[in-house]
Amino acid sequence: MKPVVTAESVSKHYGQFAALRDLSLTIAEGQILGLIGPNGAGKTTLLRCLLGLSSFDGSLNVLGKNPKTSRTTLLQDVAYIADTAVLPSWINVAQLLEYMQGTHPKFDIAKAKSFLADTNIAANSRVKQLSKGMVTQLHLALAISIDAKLLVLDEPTLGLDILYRKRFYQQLLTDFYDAERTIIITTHQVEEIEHLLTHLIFINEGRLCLDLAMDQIASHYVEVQVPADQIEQARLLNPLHERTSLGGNIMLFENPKSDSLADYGPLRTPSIADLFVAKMS
Ligand SMILES: Nc1ncnc2c1ncn2[C@@H]1O[C@H](COP(=O)(O)OP(=O)(O)OP(=O)(O)O)[C@@H](O)[C@H]1O
Repeated sequence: MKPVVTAESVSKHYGQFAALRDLSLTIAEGQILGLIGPNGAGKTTLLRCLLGLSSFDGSLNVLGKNPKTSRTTLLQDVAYIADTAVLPSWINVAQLLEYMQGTHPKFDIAKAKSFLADTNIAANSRVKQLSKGMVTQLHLALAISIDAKLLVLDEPTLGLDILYRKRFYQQLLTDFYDAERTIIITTHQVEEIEHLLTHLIFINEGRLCLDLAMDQIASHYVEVQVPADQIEQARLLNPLHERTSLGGNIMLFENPKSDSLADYGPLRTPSIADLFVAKMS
């Protein structure tokens, strides 16, 4: 496992407020990591620290570099889509592609043009004439056309309709991802990325609260629908979370110790969305 990101006791304060608290994690080459957390959890703050765009306490190594001291060289190997539009409104698409070609040594203009050819974004359109979704597509075209080792996507599909969202993730896998690249994605629409993730991290109030490979979820968490007349009995097994549904409550267990859970009904692996709700509750 080749580490791409190593964070040790990373903290970030805005005045007295701690946006990140003592966060330690490792992200390896080839991972597609979902960084999930509620509003204000610290996701964007963490991404900004990784990219050298924000100061922090503790130690961070990204692609073998310290983002505090090697930001410029680090950013040559990283592509970033921020959650706020950062493209200048006056520029047109063709100028933007030429600008990228002139300034980024790893930008492939032919790839960007071929991606844009499949959209209705015209080369002579100015950024200010594009819809929110089109700006996001343009941003994606730029990001996946950089031969980056690490791609960081902060709420990349915000403002895109469902067809484009699905296409966005499809293109990410087919046009960008390979085992030597690493992708970090934050989104609130977790069900849309569940199928493509290899790893999952939850953060809340600046703290890490889950860090697992997707294929480990099944061995750590289990869900069972408990018939109404057995709910009190099942509660004795300390479910992490419980939600009502037709035909009995669905209980989610962390590291279940009892084999008797299967007596209540068929066991299943929770979705990321249900696991998230359980861990945040
Ligand atoms: N420049 C800043 N000055 C002061 N506080 C800030 C600043 N940037 C972020 N914060 C605070 O830090 C916390 C984490 O913010 P951050 O943007 O990292 O959250 P997030 O997890 O990305 O949230 P969201 O899902 O809403 O985008 C929030 O409470 C936010 O108000």
